[in-house]
Amino acid sequence: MTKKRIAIIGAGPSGLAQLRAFQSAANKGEEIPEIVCFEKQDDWGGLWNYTWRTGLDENGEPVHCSMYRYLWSNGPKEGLEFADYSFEEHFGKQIASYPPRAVLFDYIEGRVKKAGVRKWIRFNSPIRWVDYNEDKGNFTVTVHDHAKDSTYKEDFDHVICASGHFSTPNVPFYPGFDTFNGRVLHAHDFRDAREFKDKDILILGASYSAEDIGSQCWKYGCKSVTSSYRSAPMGFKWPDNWEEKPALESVSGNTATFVDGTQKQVDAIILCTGYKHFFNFLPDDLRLKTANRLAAADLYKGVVYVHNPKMFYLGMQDQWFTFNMFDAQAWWVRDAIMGKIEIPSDKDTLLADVKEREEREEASDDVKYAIKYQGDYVLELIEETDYPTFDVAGACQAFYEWKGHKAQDIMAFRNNSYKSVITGTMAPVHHTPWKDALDDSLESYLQN
Ligand SMILES: Cc1cc2nc3c(=O)[nH]c(=O)nc-3n(C[C@H](O)[C@H](O)[C@H](O)COP(=O)(O)OP(=O)(O)OC[C@H]3O[C@@H](n4cnc5c(N)ncnc54)[C@H](O)[C@@H]3O)c2cc1C
Repeated sequence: MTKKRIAIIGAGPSGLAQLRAFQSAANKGEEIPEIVCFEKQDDWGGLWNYTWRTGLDENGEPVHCSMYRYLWSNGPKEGLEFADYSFEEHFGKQIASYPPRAVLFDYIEGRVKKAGVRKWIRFNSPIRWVDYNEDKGNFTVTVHDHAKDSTYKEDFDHVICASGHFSTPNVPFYPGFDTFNGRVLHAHDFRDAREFKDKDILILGASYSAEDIGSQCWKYGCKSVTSSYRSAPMGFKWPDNWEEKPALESVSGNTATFVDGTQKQVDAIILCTGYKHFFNFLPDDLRLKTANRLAAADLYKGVVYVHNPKMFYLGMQDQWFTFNMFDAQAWWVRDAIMGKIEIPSDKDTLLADVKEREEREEASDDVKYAIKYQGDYVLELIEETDYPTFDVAGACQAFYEWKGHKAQDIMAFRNNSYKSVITGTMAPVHHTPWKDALDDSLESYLQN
C-alpha cells in the first residue's frame, strides 16, 4: 500500500509542532505518512523568524513577521512551555519568565533541531493554491519554488494549514489619514521604538499590541502616548504622559479629534488594530472564515475543517496558550490522520461540536473564564493522545498571576517570575528595566 502524503503549510510554531508530532511517532517505531512542509520564508520559526524588512521580502512576498526589534515575551513562558522539551533541557538551566524574542526563537528551534525534522521542509516555497479533487478524494497543491523560480503541483491525501493569523493587518481608515502630516503605520510594520523618540504618538487600539507598542515607545523616549479605544480603555496605571481617549473621529494636519470632542497634537499614528485570518491560497470551499476567537468557526475539535474533514487547521484560535496548545492540536491531528482517532463521518456531529464550543465561549466574557476555557481545551486534546500530560491548571495559574502583575504595574510586570509546570522549578527574577532591553541578544540574556 502506498504511504499517505501530508502537506503542511507553514513552518512556524504550529507547523513545527506538527513535524515534531509525526517524528515522535516515528521514534516509537510507528509507520508515519510522507510529510512535506511548505514554508514561504527562507527559515523556520514563523513570526519568531525576525526580519528588519517591512512590505515585501527578498522574494517579493508580503513580509510575514509582525514582531519588533525589542519584543520581549508578552505572557509568562510558564504558560507556553513544551511538555516534551523544557526550557531547562534547552538552556541547561532555568531562565526568567519573560524572555526576549531571540531567546524564544532559540527555544523553538532547539526542539526541532533535536528532532531532525528540517529535512521535511521546503523553504522559499509559498503555497499558491490548493484544490480538492472530488473524484480522487485528494488535494492538489500548487507551489512556487523561489530557488528555481518555477511553479509545480503535487497531490496529497491531507492538507494541514498552519499559516498563522497575525500577519495580514487590519487597516482602518479615518478621515484625514490621507493628508496627515506624519507617519501612519500598522503594528505589522512597527520595528524599532527609537524611531518615535521625542514624538507625540497616537496608538489606535486597546489590546496587546497597543499596550506593548505604546509601552515600548514610552520606554524608549517618546514625548507622550495617547491611546484610543473603541469599546473600553485598557485601564492600567499609565505614566503621567500617557492618556487614554475614546475612539478617533478624524485627523487634520497633526490634530487628532476624538469622539468626545477633545483634541491632541500628534506626530505619528500607530494602528494596533489587529489582524485578519487571510488565506489567499485557498478556494472558498476550503477557506476558514472565522473571527479571532477561542472557538474558531467551522473547526471540529478546533482543528478539523467541518466542510472537508481531510483538511486541518492549526493555531487558528485567539491565543492564551500558544506553543503547548499547538502541540496538543498537532498530536491530535497526527493521530486522526494515522487512524488512531476517529473523526465522526456525519457533518451534523461535527457542527454540533463547533456550536457547543461557541456557546461555552459565549457564556462569559470574563478573562479568567477564557484562560480556563482554553486550558480545558488543551487538556481535552492531550488526553486523547500520547502527548505528555502536564499541569494545565498550573499554566492557567501563571496566566492569572500575569494578569494581576500587569494590573499592579504595567510598566514592570516582566520583573515577576513563576514556577515551571513541566519541571517544577521557580524561574529566577530577571529585572528588565527598559534600558537593558536594548541589549536583548540571546548571549547577554543568558549571562544575566
Ligand atoms: C507582535 C506579536 C507578539 C507575539 N508575542 C507572543 C508571545 O510573547 N508569546 C507567545 O506565545 N505568542 C506570541 N505571539 C503569538 C504568535 O501567534 C505565536 O507565538 C506563534 O508564532 C503562532 O505560530 P503559527 O505557526 O500558528 O503562526 P506563524 O508564527 O504566523 O507562522 C506561520 C508560518 O506559515 C508561513 N506561511 C504563511 N503563508 C504561507 C504560504 N502560503 N505558503 C507557505 N508558507 C506560508 C509563514 O511564513 C510562517 O512561517 C505574538 C504574535 C504577535 C503578532
